[in-house]
Amino acid sequence: MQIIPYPNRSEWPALLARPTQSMANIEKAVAPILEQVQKEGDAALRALALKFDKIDLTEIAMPPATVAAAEASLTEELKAAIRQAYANIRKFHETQYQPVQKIETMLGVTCWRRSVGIEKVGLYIPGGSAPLFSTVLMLGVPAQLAGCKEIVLCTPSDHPAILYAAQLVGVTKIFRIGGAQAIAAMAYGTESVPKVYKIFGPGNQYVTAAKMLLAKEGVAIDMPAGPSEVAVYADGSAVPAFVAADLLSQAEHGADSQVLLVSTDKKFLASVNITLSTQLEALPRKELARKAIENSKAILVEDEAEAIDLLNEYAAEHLILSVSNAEEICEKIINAGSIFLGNYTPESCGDYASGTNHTLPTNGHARAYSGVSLDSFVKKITVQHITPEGLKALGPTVEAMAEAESLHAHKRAVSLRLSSLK
Ligand SMILES: NC(=O)c1ccc[n+]([C@@H]2O[C@H](COP(=O)([O-])OP(=O)(O)OC[C@H]3O[C@@H](n4cnc5c(N)ncnc54)[C@H](O)[C@@H]3O)[C@@H](O)[C@H]2O)c1
Ligand SMILES: N[C@H](CO)Cc1c[nH]c[nH+]1
Ligand SMILES: [Zn+2]
Repeated sequence: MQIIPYPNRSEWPALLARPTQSMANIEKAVAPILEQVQKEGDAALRALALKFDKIDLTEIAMPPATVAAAEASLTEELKAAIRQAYANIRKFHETQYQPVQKIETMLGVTCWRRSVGIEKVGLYIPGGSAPLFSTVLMLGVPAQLAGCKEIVLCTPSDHPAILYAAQLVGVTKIFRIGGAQAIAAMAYGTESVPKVYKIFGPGNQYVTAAKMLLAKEGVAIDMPAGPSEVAVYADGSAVPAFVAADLLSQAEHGADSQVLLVSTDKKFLASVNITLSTQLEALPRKELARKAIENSKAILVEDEAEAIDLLNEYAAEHLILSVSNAEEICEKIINAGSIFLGNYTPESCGDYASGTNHTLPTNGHARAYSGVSLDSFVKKITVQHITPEGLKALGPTVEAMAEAESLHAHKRAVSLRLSSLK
């Protein structure tokens, strides 16, 4: 990994830019795919599956026999791991339920909010470079807890663990389609794929661009969750081999991933680089990780304050704080998707099974977006009830405001009722 010693702050934006292809180029490739699916429906899905995934789709829906056979083809060890992850993710997301809080803003005027699960949701499960069955749990558990009635899942993979996890979380329909075309199918609907009200899930740049383009058309999406990334801030108390392993864990997601190492300790950066090369060579799928590491940087900073500023500017999807005062630094981080504290909290645990959600904003979007949570799957409907006494107290305020806005029918809706109470 290239070591950048003490860059000036003016160099940070270029240094911290992600190695993504220009959005304009990706959008140019994705826009015709969206149009084709909207116009030709299932026929487009078949043609695009053949073109991009080399799959000859006779059935767009996953055959029920394939789904039913999934459980039997997995080892007991893997099924137990998936069930443990499911339980932990469920436990963490259950804490996100918010009790209804009724508040009397004035005597006789009561307001509250109801949380209602979004009726029809679409989950995208990546399957290009790896079958991410863990993502089924990350999206399916909060959808299940929210009470979503129709849970549609699209993936280019027919890996049995995806199908097993889908059954655990109560997915209602599974389709063997991937990429931008899967996102378009869930947004517009086709003969086979139902149109949903909100689309969730991570994916490569084509998937993310499709979600972003459709969001401009008014389709609800969770967030831009593109190529994975991790930033590690480490001091002399960190273990170089652990840090190198964490960096490689996100680099192996794809050539367009990026990892970042930040430290005030020059010797530490050099030690990480040595063990990183050895660990990289030992990886079975080293080519993707090697490309990502080529796009990555180890940055030497002056002091802790500069490290914190740089990390906040980068707004990493994942941030590992391998420093002796990790909790103290954590409080100073204002931009990150998910934070991992200390030497024994590998980011992989959050990817799979600790309980937090791994669907997180990438490419700097952590400045404004949160990761997926129970909230992402519910709408909040406000409710109010006003008693006659409440209307007597509140009515004059509303009448005065409506009059000043020249909205006389608004005023009359109050005045008529007030007169009836005299
Ligand atoms: N941010 C997050 O929360 C998060 C979580 C998990 C995974 N990820 C990321 O998800 C991504 C998964 O990517 P993936 O590629 O393995 O799987 P994917 O399922 O996202 O994409 C595969 C699809 O891309 C389409 N495609 C491939 N080449 C294309 C081309 N030239 N033009 C148009 N479409 C094309 C194909 O239809 C294929 O089905 C990785 O980058 C990973 O880092 C992110
Ligand atoms: N690191 C990914 C999120 O960026 C999630 C994942 C799934 N499987 C392994 N990792
Ligand atoms: Zn990962």
